[in-house]
Amino acid sequence: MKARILIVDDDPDIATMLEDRLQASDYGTLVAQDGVQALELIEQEVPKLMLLDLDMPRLTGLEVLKRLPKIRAAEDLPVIVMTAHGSIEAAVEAMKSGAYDFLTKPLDKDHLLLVIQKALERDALKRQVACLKSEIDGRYTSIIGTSPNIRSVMEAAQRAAKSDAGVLLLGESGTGKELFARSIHQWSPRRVNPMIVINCVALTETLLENELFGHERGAFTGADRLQKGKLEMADGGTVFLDEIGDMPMALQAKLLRVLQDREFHRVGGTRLVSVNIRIIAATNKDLKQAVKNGHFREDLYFRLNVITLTLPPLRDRPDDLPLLAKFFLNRHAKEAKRYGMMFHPEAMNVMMQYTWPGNIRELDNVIARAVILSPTEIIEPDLLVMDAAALSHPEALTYVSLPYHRSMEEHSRHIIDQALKQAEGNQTKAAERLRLQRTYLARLIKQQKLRQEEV
Ligand SMILES: Nc1ncnc2c1ncn2[C@@H]1O[C@H](COP(=O)(O)OP(=O)(O)OP(=O)(O)O)[C@@H](O)[C@H]1O
Repeated sequence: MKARILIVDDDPDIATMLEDRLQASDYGTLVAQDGVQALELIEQEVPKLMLLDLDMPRLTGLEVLKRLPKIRAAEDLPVIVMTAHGSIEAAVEAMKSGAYDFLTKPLDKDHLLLVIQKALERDALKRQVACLKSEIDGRYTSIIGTSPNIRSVMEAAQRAAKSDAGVLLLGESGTGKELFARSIHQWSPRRVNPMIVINCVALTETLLENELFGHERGAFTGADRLQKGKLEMADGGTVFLDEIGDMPMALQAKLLRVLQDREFHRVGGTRLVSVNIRIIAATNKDLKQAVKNGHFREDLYFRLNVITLTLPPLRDRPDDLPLLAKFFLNRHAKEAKRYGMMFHPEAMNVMMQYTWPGNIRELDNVIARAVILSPTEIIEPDLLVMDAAALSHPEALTYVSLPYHRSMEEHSRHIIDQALKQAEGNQTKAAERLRLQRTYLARLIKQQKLRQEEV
């Protein structure tokens, strides 16, 4: 059976005819003879859709429509109203009161089924969007961290969210710049409109221009219809320009004009398009230096960084590491449906010793992988695959008690890496330093490579 539909009509012949038609198309049906009965039925069980006659005794269709939002579970119930031929005004009134569509009597069977199908499809899409949105919002607004340096950035970001000023987010890769951009959007009055992300590094200059400004029909070969750009799509909302330091100079000039005038031309267009957008930009480059070197326009730099927020690297906020690690462990364990997972105390120790060059993204990935690979609920240190060269103290390898064999392998790799570095990559010289046969060293290196590939 498809969805259950509530038919509300005081004319028993019409109600029966509708019941037959809907049941023949595999819909479930409920029937109410007037508005009062309809509301009673909805209180008990909300149907998927309501076919509502407007002209009824006791409570008119219009009054039913107006009372629906008071029944919480029925707030979004799609309603198709039915009116007598010629009473278009009543239908318009009903649409204003939230009806999805209207049908005029006598009802056409095919049209009836089509309108119902469309209404149900739209309702399903609305639910899906709401569901995805809440998932994304939840994912992006949980900023974890209690250390003073992240707290102060968070407070500044919350203050910035209230204004429309440009925000420049600085910080190493993986420190949470995009997360902060999304959070600022969520905390701002613009949250009801979209936040659109544009990655300035991923595209060629022409593609990026097209992506930002869109194009008019016929702007270039293949442009067979008008295409809105991302700046236009974000109207009323926020544009997040990621990796702004990589934006080509020619586009920097065009972007500056948009920021000054809030207007632009689509590619190949003559009409001016106005937009109301807030810009948040991010980079892990030193923009000031880029300005000095002539790679970034100074005027654009000043426009963008009305408020600058610098995100600290993870190694500068070690107190947050256990919190973040547990947060990611819970998230990945939940996704993998593995409950009750925890870190072995030594695993936490190993994580505390590491300097996390890839910051929070790296921590997230390391934990995601460990959750998948861990044979038990306890995550052992040897499942945390990290770059030994980035342990805060290389000598830490002697006291972070990895399992014996893994520990020895790490020592061996570290020693060989060091010797190769000192010998500038020359294996013969490195072998001499290590007092090993060159062929034996070559074999060790090969074995290590193989083992790394296995991991
Ligand atoms: N404070 C935090 N709390 C929880 N998760 C975080 C935090 N900071 C970052 N993350 C998560 O770490 C990952 C990387 O963050 P994000 O993509 O925002 O970093 P980024 O600085 O924009 O990186 P890049 O410069 O490489 O684009 C994301 O999954 C993000 O949700």
